[in-house]
Amino acid sequence: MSIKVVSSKLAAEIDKELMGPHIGFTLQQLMELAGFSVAQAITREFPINKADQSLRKKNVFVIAGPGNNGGDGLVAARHLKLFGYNPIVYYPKRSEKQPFYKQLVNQLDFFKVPLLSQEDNDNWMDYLKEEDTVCIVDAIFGFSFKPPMRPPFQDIVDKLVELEDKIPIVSVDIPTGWDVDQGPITERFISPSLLVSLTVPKPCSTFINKKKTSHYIGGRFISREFANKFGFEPFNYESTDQVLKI
Ligand SMILES: NC(=O)C1=CN([C@@H]2O[C@H](COP(=O)(O)OP(=O)(O)OC[C@H]3O[C@@H](n4cnc5c(N)ncnc54)[C@H](O)[C@@H]3O)[C@@H](O)[C@H]2O)[C@H](O)CC1
Ligand SMILES: [K+]
Repeated sequence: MSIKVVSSKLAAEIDKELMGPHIGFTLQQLMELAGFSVAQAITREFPINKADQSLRKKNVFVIAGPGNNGGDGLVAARHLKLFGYNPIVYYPKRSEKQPFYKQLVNQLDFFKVPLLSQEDNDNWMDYLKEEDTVCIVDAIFGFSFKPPMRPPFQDIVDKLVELEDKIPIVSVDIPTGWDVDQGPITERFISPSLLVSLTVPKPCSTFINKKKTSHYIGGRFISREFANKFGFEPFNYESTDQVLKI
C-alpha cells in the first residue's frame, strides 16, 4: 500500500484548522485522542497475555518532552495505567505554557504513576533496566523540533540510541531528533521498533527500517472530506479501533 505523507508545514496547517474557529477542537481533545491511540498501539505490539501476566510487573518508561508531543506521552501514560501496564514518566522540562499540562501531571499523580523530573537528570537511567522494561515511549519531540537539540535532550537521545537494541522504543509521531521531512539527518539517530504517526504520516516515516519498525497510524479525528481537502485519503480504521497498522 502506498502511504500518503504530509510535510511538517502541512501538518501544522492541519492542526491549525482542526483547532480553528470553524471546527473548534481544543488541543486537549486532540491530545487525549492522540495519547489514547499511542497507548492502544502499545497494547497491540506488547499485549498482556492472559496466561502470562509478567508484563504487568514490568515498566513502560515514558519520556515526555516540553511540547505537545510530550503531552501526548503524559496522556498515553495514564491510559497505559488503566490498561494494566506499569508506566513510569520522565518529564525533565515541564511546560509552563499551558496550564493543562499541570492538570495532566495531577492526573498521573491521581493514578499513582511515578514521575521523574529535572532533579532526576543524573539518575533517570536507574529506572530503566532491560529486564524490567516493556518498552520506552519516545514522546520527546514531534513535528515542531528544530535542530540542534538543546540540553538535556541530546544526552537522553544518545542514551536511547545505546539502549534501543535491548529495549524497544516506541516513537510518538516522529522519532525524536529526525527531521520531520528528511528523516534521520544526524550521524547517530534513534531507530524505533514502533512508530505511531498521528493524523497522517509525515515524510520522515518513509525512512523507517521496515524490517525493524512496525508503523501504526493513530489520532482518529478527521473526516473523509477534511482529509481529501488536504490531498490524502482517510485511513480505514476498523470498528472502534484508534489505531491502524500500515
Ligand atoms: N493533529 C495531531 O496530529 C496532533 C498532534 N499533537 C502532537 O503535537 C506534536 C507537535 O507539538 P508541538 O508542541 O508543536 O511541538 P513538539 O512537541 O514537537 O516540540 C515543541 C517543543 O520543543 C521545544 N524544542 C524545539 N526544538 C528544540 C530543540 N532543538 N532543543 C530543545 N527543545 C526544542 C520547543 O521549545 C517546544 O517546547 C505532534 O508531533 C504530535 O505529537 C497534539 O497532541 C495534538 C494533535
Ligand atoms: K517523538
